[in-house]
Amino acid sequence: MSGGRVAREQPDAVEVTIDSIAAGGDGVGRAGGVVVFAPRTAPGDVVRARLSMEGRLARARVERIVTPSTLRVEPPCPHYVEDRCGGCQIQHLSLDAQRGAKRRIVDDALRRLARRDANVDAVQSAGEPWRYRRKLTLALRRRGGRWIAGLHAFDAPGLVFALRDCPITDERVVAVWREVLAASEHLPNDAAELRGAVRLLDEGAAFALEGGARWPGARRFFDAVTRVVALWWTPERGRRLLLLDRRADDVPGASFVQVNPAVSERLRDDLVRAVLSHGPTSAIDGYAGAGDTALRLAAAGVRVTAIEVDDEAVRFARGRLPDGSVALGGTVEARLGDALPADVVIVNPPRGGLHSRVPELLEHAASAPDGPRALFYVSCNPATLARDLARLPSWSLERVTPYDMFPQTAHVETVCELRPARGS
Ligand SMILES: C[S@@+](CC[C@H](N)C(=O)[O-])C[C@H]1O[C@@H](n2cnc3c(N)ncnc32)[C@H](O)[C@@H]1O
Repeated sequence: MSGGRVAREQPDAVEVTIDSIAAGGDGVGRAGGVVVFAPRTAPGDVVRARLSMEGRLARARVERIVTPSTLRVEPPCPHYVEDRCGGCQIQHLSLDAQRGAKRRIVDDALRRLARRDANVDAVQSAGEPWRYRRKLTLALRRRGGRWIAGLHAFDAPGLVFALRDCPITDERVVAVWREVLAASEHLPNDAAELRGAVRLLDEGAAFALEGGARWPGARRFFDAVTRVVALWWTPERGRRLLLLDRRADDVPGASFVQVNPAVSERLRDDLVRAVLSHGPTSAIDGYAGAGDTALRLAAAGVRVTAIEVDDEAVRFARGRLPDGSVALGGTVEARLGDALPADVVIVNPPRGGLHSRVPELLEHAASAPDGPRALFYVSCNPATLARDLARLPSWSLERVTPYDMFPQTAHVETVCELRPARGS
């Protein structure tokens, strides 16, 4: 449930039984006919809570757990409990319960928003549910003459606490953050707030800083953070710049690192296998990133047209794709029409989902004589996935497979396989 309007808390606490987990991770129950969203609760909990009405819904501040759910576990991260860290939402649920909740989130979105009656697979996973993150973005705040780096409290988003460790993040990323803080005297000194992201690369790490108008100490900072091999900076009101770089290869490092490589690889393996099961000679990889999926399909003999808006990624994909396959720079909404026809289309948009022009083109393609045999939609946001599927009535939903890309958080990645409804 999103924040928005400030609502007044009701004077008397009420008892709420939690039934399920909503997208975003809050527990959901009912009290006197009102749907209640209660953060950090579990299905089966009975809680006493104070409600704040937001329209016809209520947000709960839990005062006491009257009866704890059997799905609860002790959250291992001290920040989750002591600092009410907003980075994870469902660390207090067992892993099985987390995956059950994610499956239901996807199922609910498809039924309620897309009006699709889908048989959602069990949530797939790979690797470890801890120390999996290869990228960690933190808020930097100047406090008492020095910088702290941390995350926001879930119930006080303005508040940033100093992070000592993040047990869902790879220890090498945490070590780079410690180096960054040790060198923080060299950060821009004309800002009170900055944001930084550490990403692990094959060799060393990338650090991307946002904020500050001038950065005279950038060179001294880079010399001090020896694990950082590439330094990006997005100044206030400016574009992202690659400031300093000691990498041997031209690998895009600013934004194209898989956050959870084990699950990403598993998802890509499954996706490539499913695409190839249609025996395509041509395919479109829309929102292709650095072209990892396109490359795998091209290696299997498919002629691939990759479409991607980021110049750096397009350049990298072009350098890797074999003859016969191409990487088009630009938006999918602008380039998909030229790239069609193809035997299979993949779309993997960011959280906002597809531009409305994309489902329009895919609807038209579904009934074309040389139209695609299959459409694969890879989504990191069940709500926009469902909205887009509602715009694709000429495609029948054959398979829905969620992946647990971010254990301990409420995020879920979903792969949908669709076929033209004609003849089905
Ligand atoms: C979720 S990532 C997918 C990356 C890639 N498919 C992969 O498996 O690694 C979304 C990608 O879409 C790109 N993108 C965002 N909006 C776009 C648009 N309108 N048209 C084309 N690409 C877009 C982003 O730059 C990013 O690389």
